[in-house]
Amino acid sequence: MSELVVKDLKVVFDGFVAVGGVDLTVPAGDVRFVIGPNGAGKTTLIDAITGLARATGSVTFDGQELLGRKVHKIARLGVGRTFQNSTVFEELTVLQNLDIAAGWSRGPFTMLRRRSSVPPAVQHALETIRLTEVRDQLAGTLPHGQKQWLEIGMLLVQNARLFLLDEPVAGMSHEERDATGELLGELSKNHTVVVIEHDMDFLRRFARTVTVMHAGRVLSEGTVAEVQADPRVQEVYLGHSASQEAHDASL
Ligand SMILES: Nc1ncnc2c1ncn2[C@@H]1O[C@H](COP(=O)(O)OP(=O)(O)OP(=O)(O)O)[C@@H](O)[C@H]1O
Repeated sequence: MSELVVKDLKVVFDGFVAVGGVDLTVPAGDVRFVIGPNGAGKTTLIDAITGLARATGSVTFDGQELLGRKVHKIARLGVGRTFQNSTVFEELTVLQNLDIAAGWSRGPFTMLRRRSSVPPAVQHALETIRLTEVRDQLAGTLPHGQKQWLEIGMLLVQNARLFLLDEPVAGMSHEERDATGELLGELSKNHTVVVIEHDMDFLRRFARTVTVMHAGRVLSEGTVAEVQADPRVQEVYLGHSASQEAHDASL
């Protein structure tokens, strides 16, 4: 398990400062929620960590500098992310999606054949993401929640050690949210987990620590109780009282 350390991270788009000097340390095994009003810079922060947005400053994971490396190199260093929209291959089964993610090159015929034996790493991922029963189902037919879990499973078989999850429970049912929260807890036993989320009820139940971003900067950080009690956080959310997130937050 490894630590994520972000120092003085800046991302500027055509003169607009989306992330303006963020310092952030997420210890190994943490379940860190990153919250903040729309446009606070949360997704851009993850884009910078994963190499999708050009940034200055420093981002280290497990002691290795990530800034300046290409996206696939960062992924190989154990940094995995999910997007708000699912990126699974809908026309392939759950198992085939995991196989591809694991980099199995068995050729098209073996890949598409139903198999009786499943590699241990893939089996472990299937169990962790609770999709063993539907492993031969086409991914496109899965409910939204299960597609998100499949994405997490794909990161597991790629040996990701840092999980950066962008609004994983958006659009999920209550049951799916609960199961996802439990999954985050399980993941954190062996991985470091960062979750961008707007769902404050989900945060209260499953966050271990919270970072609040506002206007490209870290506004507050601590346990759920600590950030809830922070007057600066209350001000930012009350300042956006028209939005659903502020209503949900009641911070
Ligand atoms: N490629 C880009 N070019 C220009 N501006 C961008 C780009 N990507 C993001 N931004 C701007 O940077 C700011 C931060 O966006 P970002 O998506 O990181 O916010 P966020 O906190 O994730 O918001 P949300 O909760 O709405 O997803 C926003 O004002 C956004 O319009």
